[in-house]
Amino acid sequence: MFKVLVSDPISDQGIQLLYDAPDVEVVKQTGLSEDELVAIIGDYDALLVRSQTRVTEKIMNAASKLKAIGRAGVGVDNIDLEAATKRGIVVINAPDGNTIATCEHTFAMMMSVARFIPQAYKKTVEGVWDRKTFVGVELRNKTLGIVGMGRIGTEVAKRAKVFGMEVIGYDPFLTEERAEKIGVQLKTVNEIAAQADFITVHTPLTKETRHIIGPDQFALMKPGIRIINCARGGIIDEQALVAAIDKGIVAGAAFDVFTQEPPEADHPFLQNPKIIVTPHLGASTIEAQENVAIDVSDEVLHILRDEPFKNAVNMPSVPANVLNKVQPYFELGEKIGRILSQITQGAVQEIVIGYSSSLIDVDTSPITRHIVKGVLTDRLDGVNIVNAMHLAKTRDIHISIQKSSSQTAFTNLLTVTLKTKQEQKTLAGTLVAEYGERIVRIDGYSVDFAPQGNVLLVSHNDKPGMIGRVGTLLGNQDINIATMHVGRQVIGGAAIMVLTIDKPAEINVVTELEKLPEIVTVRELSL
Ligand SMILES: NC(=O)C1=CN([C@@H]2O[C@H](COP(=O)(O)OP(=O)(O)OC[C@H]3O[C@@H](n4cnc5c(N)ncnc54)[C@H](O)[C@@H]3O)[C@@H](O)[C@H]2O)C=CC1
Ligand SMILES: O=C(O)C(=O)COP(=O)(O)O
Repeated sequence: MFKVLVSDPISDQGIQLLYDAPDVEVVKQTGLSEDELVAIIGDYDALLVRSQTRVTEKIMNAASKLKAIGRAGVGVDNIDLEAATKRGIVVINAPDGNTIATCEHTFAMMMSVARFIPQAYKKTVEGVWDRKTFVGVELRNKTLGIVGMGRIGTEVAKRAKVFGMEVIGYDPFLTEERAEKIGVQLKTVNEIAAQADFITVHTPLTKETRHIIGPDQFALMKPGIRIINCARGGIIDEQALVAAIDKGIVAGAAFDVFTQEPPEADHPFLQNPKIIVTPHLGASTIEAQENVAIDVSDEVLHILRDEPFKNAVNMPSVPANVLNKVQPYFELGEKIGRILSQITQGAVQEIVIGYSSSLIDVDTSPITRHIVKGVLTDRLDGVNIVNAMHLAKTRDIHISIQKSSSQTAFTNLLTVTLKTKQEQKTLAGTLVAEYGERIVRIDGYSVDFAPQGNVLLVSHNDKPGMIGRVGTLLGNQDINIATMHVGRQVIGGAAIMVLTIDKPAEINVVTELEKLPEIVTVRELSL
C-alpha cells in the first residue's frame, strides 16, 4: 500500500483518483512545521504540496521511502530540487491547470489598478460617496509590456489584444515567428520599461529574473505607468517600486505575490494607497484547483506504480511523440547496462553508447538514462532514472554517445561499452518484432539470447567436448538448460557460451563449472 501525504490545501475532488486507488492511502495534514514533517515523512511514498509547504533538504533527508513530490501548480521554488534529484525523488508539477485562472486574475488586477476598484470599494462601504478621487484610465490604445511569454503571459497577451491594447513582450525563448503569431512585438526589458503603459511579469523567479524590473528600469519609465505582478515576489524590486511611486513615476501597482509570504505587517505595500494586493490568489479558482489536483494525482499514481509519467521538473521532459519511439528500448537499455556491470571488473570510468539504424534520428537521451541506471543499479544504492545521470557525474563516469548511420543487419541496435581501469566490455542488443529483446553481441562474439530469467555466461577455449561437459555438470545438479548459444572468433580460440537455465545456479555450481578444463570464467547474470 502506497502512502501519500497531502500537506497543503488541495482540492478533494481533484485528488479523488488517489482516494479511489485500491493501492493508495491518502493522509491530509496541512500547516505542518518543518520539524513536524521531518518526524512523519519517513512513512510516505509521495508528498503533495502547493506553495505553502517548503520541502527542504532536511525533510528529504528524513524521507527514506519518498519517490515523488507532486506540486499542484506551476512554481516549484518551495521545493529543493537539487536535494530531490540527488535522492532520486521525482518532482512533478501541474503546469497547465492554473494558466487561465492566473491569467484572469492578472486581468482582474490590471483593471482594478486602472480603475481603483479596491480603493473605491473601501471608501464606498465606509459610507463615503467619492466620485472625484478615483478617475481611472482605459486599457484601449495603451501599450502592455509582458515579461515572460510562456503559458500565462501568452494568454494575457491574447486577452489584452481583445481590449484594444498594443502588446510588447520579452522572453529569451520566444521566437520572432511565434511572437508574430500571437501578435506581440519582441522588445528588450529596457525597451518595455520605456514604452509600456502597463507592465506585467510572468516568469519564474530565477537568478536572471530576480529584480528584472529594478531601479534602472523604473528610471526609464513614462510617468503614469502601472505595474502588475501575479508571478513571484522578487521579480519586481519591491523597494524600487515604492520609490518610483513616491517619485510620481508609477501611478499604481497590483501585486498578488511577495518576496516574503505572507508579507510582514509593516510591509510598505500594505500602507500605500496606490498599491493593491491579494494574498497569492492567482491560481485560486475552483476549476484551477480541481485541474491541478487531477493532473498531479494522475502523475503521482504513475510514478508510484512505476509507469511512465510526463511532467517531471527535475528530469528533462519527453514529448509524447518521442516517448512512443524510445520507450520500447528502456528495458533493453537497462538490461544491457546491468549485464555489462555484472561481467566487468573494476570501477566504471566510461560508458560509450552507440545508437544505430532506426535510433539515429530520435532523441535517445531517455534511453541513455536507462542504460546508465542499469550500469549503476548493482553497484550503488537507490539508483533510479531521476538520479542516474547525476550519480554518474558525481562519480566522474564519462558518458559518450555515438550515432552511426552505417548499415547493420538489425533495424535497431544499441551498443554499449563499459570501460573500467582493468578492462572493457561491449554488449549489443536489439528489439526484434515478435521476439522482443535480444542480446546479439558480447565483445567480438555474435550471440543471440533473450536477456531474461537465469543466464550463465561461460568464457572458454574452443575445444571439443566443452558443450557436453557443461551440460553434464548442470544435469547432475538437476539444472535444465532451456537454450544454449556458442560463439567463437576463430576455430580453437577463445569462445563464449550463453546458457539460459530453468532455475538459478547455486554458487557452488558456478565454482564447479569454473574448475572444468578449458573454462576461463563463468558469470551468472541476475536480471
Ligand atoms: N500567482 C499565482 O498564483 C501563480 C503564479 N504563477 C507563476 O507564474 C509563472 C509563469 O507561469 P507559466 O506561464 O505557467 O510558466 P511558463 O513556464 O509557461 O512561462 C514562463 C516563461 O518565462 C520565461 N522566462 C524565463 N526566464 C526569463 C527571463 N529571464 N526573462 C524573460 N522571460 C523568462 C520562460 O521562457 C517562459 O516562457 C510561474 O513560474 C509561477 O511562478 C503560476 C501560477 C499561479
Ligand atoms: O502554481 C503556482 O506557481 C502558484 O503560484 C499557485 O500557488 P498556490 O498553489 O495557489 O499556492
